[in-house]
Amino acid sequence: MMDIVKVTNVKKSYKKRKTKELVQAVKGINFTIKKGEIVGLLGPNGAGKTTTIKMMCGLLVPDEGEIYINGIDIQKRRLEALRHISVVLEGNRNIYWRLTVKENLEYFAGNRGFTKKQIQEKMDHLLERFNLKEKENEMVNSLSRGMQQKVAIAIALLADTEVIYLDEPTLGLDIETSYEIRRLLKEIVQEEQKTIIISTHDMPVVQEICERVIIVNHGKVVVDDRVDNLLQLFESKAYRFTLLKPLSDWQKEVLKKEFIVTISENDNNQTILDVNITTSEGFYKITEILEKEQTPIEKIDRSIVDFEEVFMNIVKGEKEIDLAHTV
Ligand SMILES: Nc1ncnc2c1ncn2[C@@H]1O[C@H](COP(=O)(O)OP(=O)(O)OP(=O)(O)O)[C@@H](O)[C@H]1O
Repeated sequence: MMDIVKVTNVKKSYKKRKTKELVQAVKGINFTIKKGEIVGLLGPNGAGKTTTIKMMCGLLVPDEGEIYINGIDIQKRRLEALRHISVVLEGNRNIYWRLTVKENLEYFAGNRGFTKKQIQEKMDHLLERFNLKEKENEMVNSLSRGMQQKVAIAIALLADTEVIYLDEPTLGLDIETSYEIRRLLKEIVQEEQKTIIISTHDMPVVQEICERVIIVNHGKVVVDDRVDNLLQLFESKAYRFTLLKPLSDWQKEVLKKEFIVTISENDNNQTILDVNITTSEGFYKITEILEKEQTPIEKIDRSIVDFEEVFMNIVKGEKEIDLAHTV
């Protein structure tokens, strides 16, 4: 299948206003996205995601490297390339607050050159599907954040671009609305051949929706792999220690410093230590910490991991993990 997005050796530095010092935000990023894929672009704060996305949307010019959307060089043929991508920004900054839901949809679809009849048909369908029919004549600024988010996504769908970029689509939403957005996104991916790129810190969304993740840290891609592969890889490294004595404060402190751990208690008053061990030395280190205070180990099992833990481990222990097969 064709690469609908291609980012090649892209670099970008900012000049600090006061000191004029150069900050290298993106240090040579490479990835490709195929048509119809749903990809998470993730990374801790300051990793370089926003800078990358801004370059993909033509809002910033890279210092080096190339970006192609649907085979079109975004720097050479900017407007043509941008016709293939819709952007749903966090906080719904790209919808008009003083227009009604319907007016917003009509305005943006009109911008794309659709006829009135085409717009009407698609709009009715989308309003129905997004449960927004009753709100069609309400001003966007009177709607809840979740509804505004739905309007923004509906606009992107109405524009009918091949690529849709969603920035933090579930940020600040209650559980129910967040669930509804997730369901809608899943439906869209299944029913329409859209390519969706999501940047988010909401890891359950990633686990549920994304097929693949590109994780950026310190301005570089550190992982580019399928979500199920990563879960499997980390599952083979996740251990559950059942202990017959509570951990001391010292043990807790050292464990938390060196590993990503969860400490809990089971029904038999035993201490449960869930830990991700990514190197063989890690295993010895844990047993050493337990032995130092004579903490008896009842048993050691494998435990189930979720994507949140996978992400934390990658970002925290980037250098320790054997990423040979991922990047
Ligand atoms: N306009 C700017 N001027 C100077 N430095 C900037 C500017 N924008 C971003 N940076 C710096 O570039 C680096 C990458 O920032 P970027 O916003 O791309 O990260 P991010 O991964 O999107 O983070 P977040 O998840 O917090 O949005 C950071 O060190 C940031 O401080």
